[in-house]
Amino acid sequence: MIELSLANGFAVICVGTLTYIISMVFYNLYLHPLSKFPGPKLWAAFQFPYLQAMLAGRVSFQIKELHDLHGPIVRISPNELSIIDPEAWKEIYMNKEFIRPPQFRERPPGVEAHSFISAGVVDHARFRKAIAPAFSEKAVRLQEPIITQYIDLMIKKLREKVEGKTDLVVIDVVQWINFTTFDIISDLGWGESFHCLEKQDYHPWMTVILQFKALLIGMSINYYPLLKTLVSYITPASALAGLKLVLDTSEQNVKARLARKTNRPDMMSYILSHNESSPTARMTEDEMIANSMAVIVAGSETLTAALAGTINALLTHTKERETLVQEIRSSFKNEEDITAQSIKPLPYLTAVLQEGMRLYPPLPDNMHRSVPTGGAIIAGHHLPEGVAVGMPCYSTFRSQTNFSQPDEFLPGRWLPEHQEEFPKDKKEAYNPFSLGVHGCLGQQLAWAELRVILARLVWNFDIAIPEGKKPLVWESQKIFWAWQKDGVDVQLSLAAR
Ligand code: HEM
Repeated sequence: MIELSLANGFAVICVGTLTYIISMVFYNLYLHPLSKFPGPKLWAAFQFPYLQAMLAGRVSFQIKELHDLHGPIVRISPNELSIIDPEAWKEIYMNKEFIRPPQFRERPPGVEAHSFISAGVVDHARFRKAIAPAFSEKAVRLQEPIITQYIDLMIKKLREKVEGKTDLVVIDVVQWINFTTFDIISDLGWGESFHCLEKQDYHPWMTVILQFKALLIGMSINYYPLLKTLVSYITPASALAGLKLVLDTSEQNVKARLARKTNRPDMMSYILSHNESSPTARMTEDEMIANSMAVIVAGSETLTAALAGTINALLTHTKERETLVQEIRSSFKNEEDITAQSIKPLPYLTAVLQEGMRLYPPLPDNMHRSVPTGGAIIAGHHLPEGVAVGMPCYSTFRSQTNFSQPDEFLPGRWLPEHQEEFPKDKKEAYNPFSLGVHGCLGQQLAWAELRVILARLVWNFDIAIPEGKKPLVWESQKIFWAWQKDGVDVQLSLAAR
């Protein structure tokens, strides 16, 4: 009798679940407000194909294939569209009401304070007001001695590796740039660097925080509330040890910096001065910790990807490399003359970096946003509130509809004298820093570092693919929010003058 009712109960659950799944699939495919948009049926019916592609590190590439097949708007999950129409940049990202969908703005377990990533409209605006002055053009000019100190150290250490050596010297440029960008941003953020260049090693904080795949697994689970509850119950404390280290280190660094009474032009000085002048909009200590972590990750990994991707392209593009070398080495008398200001007007250097970030955008994936209350018109379509939209830099910058010869490394496209050779180029499609209220806060700093690091490397060294090694195909690497960066080996020798 009991067995029978258990069996009945099980059957009811199975039938109920099946009915729910069938109705959900039917609704998603035929009744959902996004059902008229093209895309693979499986992706439209279920969330898991998108998440599966994301966790396999291939979602940016798959979405590019979908855009090639279906056009500028593709449905990539039941509730989300991917858009590569340049018009959508302004429509989505210039509207401050478009914030990240809830699944993409979770705080780490145990963190109450919000950061740029997790905040709602009001807190986000307060954070921007407190931190934006720390990365303005004026601030970056004041910060230049701090930045230069680390670039000097990088060059010194690399020269020590090469000078007087008869053997060929090969370095992993990803590592060296990572050491430099992390040292710079940790000093500018916390007033204390990670000392990676001195130790020629990663700081434990970095090794934990760079596990973006783990972050994406956490985000994926957010789509399944039951699973999320279960995971939070069964996750042992030991699994969160890395996260604890990150949070503790961040807290200690913020507290140590606050205890040091100094007016050096780092981020904390600007936040403290904001707190003094706008006490009602002040940033709390916990918010400083959460936001400084976001700034340090955003201000290091992106730069490393942009520079390593560009250098990797230069290794296989001799003509472009030689043009760059010629521009850098003929524009200055001494290395000390290379500064963020003096180097700004060099057109080819900027064009090379722009082209590097077009082919290998540091944030290649869709930048997800929720359509706000009342809905919105995006790329000519009225979309209801609550659906998600996003532009993927990788697909947008590589699309035939937006760029001529989109897969070729051709820095000339960014120079006015070569415009007519690239008739299909829509420069308004290109926003590697995004734009608007959620656009990159560190653009001035980014351009200063990108230009000076690349120029000083080119000034000091000749670079080549190591003998006997095949060049890295950048796109063979996986993407977990950022490029996985397996390493770019470069043969280094002192610049032949
Ligand atoms: C080549 C270098 C860089 C690129 C390509 C880049 C790109 C971007 C992009 C595309 C976004 C928007 C992300 C989104 O909406 O999901 C962003 C946001 C952000 N970036 Fe950058 N970034 C770079 C360097 C930096 C640097 C050096 C800093 C250091 C201050 C920085 C700080 C930030 C912050 C704090 C945000 C969040 C802004 C907000 O949500 O209001 N970035 N960046």
